[in-house]
Amino acid sequence: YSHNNRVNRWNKNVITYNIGRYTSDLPHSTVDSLIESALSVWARASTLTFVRLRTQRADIMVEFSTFEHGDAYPFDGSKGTLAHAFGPGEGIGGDAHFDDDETWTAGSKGFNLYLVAAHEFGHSLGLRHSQNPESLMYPTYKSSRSSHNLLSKEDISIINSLYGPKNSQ
Ligand SMILES: CC(C)C[C@H](CC(=O)NO)C(=O)N[C@H]1Cc2cn(c3ccccc23)CCCCCCNC1=O
Ligand SMILES: [Zn+2]
Ligand SMILES: [Zn+2]
Repeated sequence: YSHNNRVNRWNKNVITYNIGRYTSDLPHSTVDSLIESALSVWARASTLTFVRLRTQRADIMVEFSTFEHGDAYPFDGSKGTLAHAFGPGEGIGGDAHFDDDETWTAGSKGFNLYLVAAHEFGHSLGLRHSQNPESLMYPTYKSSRSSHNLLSKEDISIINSLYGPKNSQ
């Protein structure tokens, strides 16, 4: 669920992210590359670039946590809600939280972190849920999404409406 903010887009094209608490389901290096891949889904379809910070607070703080974790949206244990993210804005704006009571994987068992993160980062950039089951921003997890073209035409038109079409390189 994207907890909406007043602003609906970032007013810059270089967006920073920082991975705080990790899950113990996967090696840190695997989490790092799945998060980077999930962000590059949106980078490829927009004018946005993502820069990883390691020490300072970033626009998008990524963390794994369980139940009550410091915002008004406690997680619910295994299954149920898998993750949530906040729309663009200061502080908690843009942040993406993943329920560590899920089993996070890089493959088809448990819940695929790349697929879920790509959905959450859509919210971090200002997208809301879609009614189209083919869209990445559909509110229910689908393990069958093909990992090489995750975004529907609708997802792409919405990211373009927010940040302008991919500048022709
Ligand atoms: C899109 C996804 C990556 C993020 C969304 C949340 C979201 O929109 N974050 O931005 C999510 O977790 N959706 C639930 C929705 C949901 C499905 N069920 C639920 C049972 C209880 C509570 C929620 C659910 C039925 C049982 C299956 C439970 C496991 C899968 N869960 C889901 O698909
Ligand atoms: Zn969502
Ligand atoms: Zn949270």
